[in-house]
Amino acid sequence: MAPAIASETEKMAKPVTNGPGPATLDRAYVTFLAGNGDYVKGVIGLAKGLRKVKSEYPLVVAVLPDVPAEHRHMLEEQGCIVREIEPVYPPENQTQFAMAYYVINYSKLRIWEFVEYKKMIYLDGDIQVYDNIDHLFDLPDGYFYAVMDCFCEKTWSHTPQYKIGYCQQCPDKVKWPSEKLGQPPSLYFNAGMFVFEPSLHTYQDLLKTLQITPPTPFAEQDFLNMYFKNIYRPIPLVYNLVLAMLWRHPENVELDKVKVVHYCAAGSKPWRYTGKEENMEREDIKLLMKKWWDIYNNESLDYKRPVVMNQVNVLGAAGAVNQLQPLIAAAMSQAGAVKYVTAPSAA
Ligand SMILES: O=c1ccn([C@@H]2O[C@H](COP(=O)(O)OP(=O)(O)O)[C@@H](O)[C@H]2O)c(=O)[nH]1
Ligand SMILES: OC[C@H]1O[C@H](O[C@@H]2[C@@H](O)[C@H](O)[C@@H](O)[C@H](O)[C@@H]2O)[C@H](O)[C@@H](O)[C@H]1O
Ligand SMILES: [Mn+2]
Repeated sequence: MAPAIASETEKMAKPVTNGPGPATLDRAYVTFLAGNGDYVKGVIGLAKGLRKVKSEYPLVVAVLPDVPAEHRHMLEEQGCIVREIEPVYPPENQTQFAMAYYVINYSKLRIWEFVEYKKMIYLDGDIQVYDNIDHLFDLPDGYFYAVMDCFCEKTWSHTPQYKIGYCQQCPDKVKWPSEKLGQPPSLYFNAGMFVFEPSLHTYQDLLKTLQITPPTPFAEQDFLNMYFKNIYRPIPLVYNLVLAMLWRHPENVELDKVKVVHYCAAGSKPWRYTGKEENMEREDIKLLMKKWWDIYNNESLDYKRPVVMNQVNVLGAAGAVNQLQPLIAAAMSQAGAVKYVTAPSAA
C-alpha cells in the first residue's frame, strides 16, 4: 500500500508563503465548468471560499464552449481567470456511465495543457475549501496527490469490491479474497480534488492513451486512476471529504478537522439541496449546507477589483494636479506602492 504522506503534509501545517511578496504566479487552483446550468454557483462559492481562507493563489476556471458569456462575466467579477477549453470525448463506446453526464468530465484533461503554471490544485465545482490548503503546493514534485475514495455507495454496485462489501477505507473489515479474485484493487482516488503538474508531454500522452482506453463507469476518474497509478500518493481525507464517508466510515472522519468538503453524494449539491434524498436529513449534512450558503451569500467575500493607478500622467496644470492629488493619495494608500509619472518638465 503506497505510504500515505500524512507526515509530510502534516509537517507543512501552516500555509507556506513565498516571503513577503505575493505568491509566485506559477501556481493556481483550477476548476472545471460545463453547461449553462447551476454549477456556476458552485464555482462562485469556491472562489469566495478560497478568498475567505486567504489563499495566495488565483482560481482558474476551465470552461467548455457552452458556458454562457453571462456566467463567464460573473466568474471574472469574482476574480476568476476564465479559460475556454475544447471538450474531450472518450472513444466510441457503449459504456453505462455511473452518471450519464460523466461523459463531459473527460474534458477535465485539458487542464494539463495549462503549462504557464508549474503546479496546480484541481477542485471540482461542488467542492468548498474551509481551511487554507496552500501548503499542498509545496508537496514534492513528480507525484499525483489525491484523497482515497470510498466504494460503498450504490454508484459502485457494478464493481466486485461493492459486491463483496470490500472498501479500501476499511480493508480489514471484509478482507479481499486474493485466492479467488487475485490482487486487491490498487489504491483509488476521488478525482474531485488533486495536486498535479501541468505538462504538454503528459497532456498529449493522456489524450493519446484515452483514445485507446475503453471507457468505464467513473469516466475520467477511472482513467486518471489507471494513468497515474504508479505516482499516485494518498493524502489525508481532510483535503477532500467525500460526503458518503460520514455514513459509510464515520470512524475515519473528524469533521472539525476537515479542510475541504466535496458535495458529491446524491442530493448534496448545496444549490439544489432539498433534504429529501437518503442521508440528506442528517444534522452534519444540514450544518455543511449552512456553511456552504453562509460563504456563498457573504457579500464581504465578493471580489473587489483593486483601484490601481500604476501610471498617472499628472498634467502640468496646477488645477488638474490639485484635483488629482487627493485621488492619487487615496489610491496609493489603497493599492500599496504606486508609481506615477509627473508630467515631464516643460522643455
Ligand atoms: O453539468 C455539469 C456537471 C459537472 N460539472 C463539473 O464537473 C465536475 C464533476 O461533476 P460532479 O461534481 O457533479 O461529479 P461528482 O463529484 O458529484 O461525482 C463538477 O464539480 C463541475 O466542476 C459542470 O460544470 N457542469
Ligand atoms: O466523472 C466521474 C466523477 O467521479 C467522482 O465522483 C463520484 C465518486 O466520488 C464516487 O466515489 C461517489 O460514490 C460518487 O457519488 C461520486 O459522484 C468525482 O467526484 C467526480 O469529480 C468525477 O470524477
Ligand atoms: Mn464533484
